Amino acid sequence: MAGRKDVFVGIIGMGNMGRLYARVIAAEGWSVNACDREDKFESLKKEFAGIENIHVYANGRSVSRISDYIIYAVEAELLDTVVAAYGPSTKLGAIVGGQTSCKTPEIKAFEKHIPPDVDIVSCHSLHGPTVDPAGQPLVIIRHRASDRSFKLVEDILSCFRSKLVHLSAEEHDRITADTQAVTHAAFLSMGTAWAANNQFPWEVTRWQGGIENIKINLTLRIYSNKWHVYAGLAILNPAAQKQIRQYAASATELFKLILQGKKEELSRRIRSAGEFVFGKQKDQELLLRDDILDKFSLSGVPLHERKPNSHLSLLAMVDCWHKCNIVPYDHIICSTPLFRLWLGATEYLFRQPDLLDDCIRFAIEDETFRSDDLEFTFAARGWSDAVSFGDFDTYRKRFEMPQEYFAPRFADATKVGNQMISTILERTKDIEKAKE
Ligand SMILES: NC(=O)C1=CN([C@@H]2O[C@H](COP(=O)(O)OP(=O)(O)OC[C@H]3O[C@@H](n4cnc5c(N)ncnc54)[C@H](OP(=O)(O)O)[C@@H]3O)[C@@H](O)[C@H]2O)C=CC1
Ligand SMILES: O=C(O)C(=O)Cc1ccc(O)cc1
Repeated sequence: MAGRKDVFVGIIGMGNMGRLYARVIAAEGWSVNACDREDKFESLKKEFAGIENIHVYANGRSVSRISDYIIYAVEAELLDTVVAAYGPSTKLGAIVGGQTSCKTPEIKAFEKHIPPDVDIVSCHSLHGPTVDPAGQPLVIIRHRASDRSFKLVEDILSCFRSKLVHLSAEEHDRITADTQAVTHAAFLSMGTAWAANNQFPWEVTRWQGGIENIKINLTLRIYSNKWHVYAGLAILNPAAQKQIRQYAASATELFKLILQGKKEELSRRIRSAGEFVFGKQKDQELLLRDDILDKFSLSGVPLHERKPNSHLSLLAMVDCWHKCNIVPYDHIICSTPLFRLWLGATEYLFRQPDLLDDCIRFAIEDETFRSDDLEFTFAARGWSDAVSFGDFDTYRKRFEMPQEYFAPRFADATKVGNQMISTILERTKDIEKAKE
């Protein structure tokens, strides 16, 4: 009987995710055939020399000819071109899949370029390359596959010990537009605004402690990743554009109410959004508490020294969910750690009435945050435009400026961010267990 070593898993694209996949799959005893661009052949060969079960090839054609399950882990923007180049060489009867974050164009590329005798089972790990995959959601899309092929893919992917979530490509894209894309828009906008104001937020007393830790660490985490990851999942997913546009509209409209001093209207709008999103959570424990949040400080300021904040980014998020008819709790099963942490931050504000009262009062009566909120509103609209224009190069330029600005703090933020992510995983597990 054929053993794991006789099953060849091809990885095309040995970047951050491809490497994670190659290492974990090979460590479980499957044989991995890997490649990146041809010009990286020699260096990749050297890097993986002597690593058991990983064989490096010059290009995707060679990998496709000899592999039983081929995973494309390349930039979403390039996927169609790469599949067009190597897909026709896929081994007879093999299976292909991809790791890109938006599945409709990926499946379209496979249907266009892959021979009809090849099955299609795609996947998407809902976490970044530095996160432990155990317990995180891993979406599997059975697009066109025999039972045997599907079972083989499930067997191979079970090595991540992730939570397998079975969805169609359309379901996947609808959910990730609601969760990932709009969450990233919020963090990207915060980073752009801080950089535009020339502020390292952890050094400014206005932003210290509590949920500020979530905002700051996760913003840095996103900017430490590659721009194309966020560009791909926002630009290529048409549903994402609508949510991101609404996020910018929510930020703008709420900011106008603040400027006009319309406290009643602001309060009514925010509270009805809060009721829509959190109304059914009244008996549930909060995802994040002060003792948990305080473990993750980049600034170290204690709770009693904190100042209130207008929290426009959080108010706009909940307003946006309300306007788009999204109940974020419905998507927990298919969510990234960043989304769960962001939901935890909104919940922390909206489900503690004194905090929300303070926030609304402070937004209207105190001008401390006005110029920050102005920059934030500009930034949110700028990101929405960049996504709507669909231009990858503009997106890249917008991304690279704050990236450069924050780069010196990426190492610290990654460390703290990883701890945050394991904490939120434990918290969601505890809360799920308590519900059983
Ligand atoms: N990073 C993340 O957090 C996550 C990313 N994803 C998705 O996974 C995919 C990979 O992401 P990630 O690993 O982060 O990105 P990387 O940029 O790190 O990796 C992509 C790799 O593919 C290479 N590549 C490009 N063209 C070819 C080709 N013709 N043949 C072989 N290799 C090629 C790239 O080379 P070069 O750099 O020279 O172009 C690069 O090394 C993306 O679609 C991304 O959206 C999914 C989940 C999480
Ligand atoms: O958790 C997040 O949102 C990240 O930033 C990492 C990430 C990026 C792209 C994906 O498709 C999945 C996860």
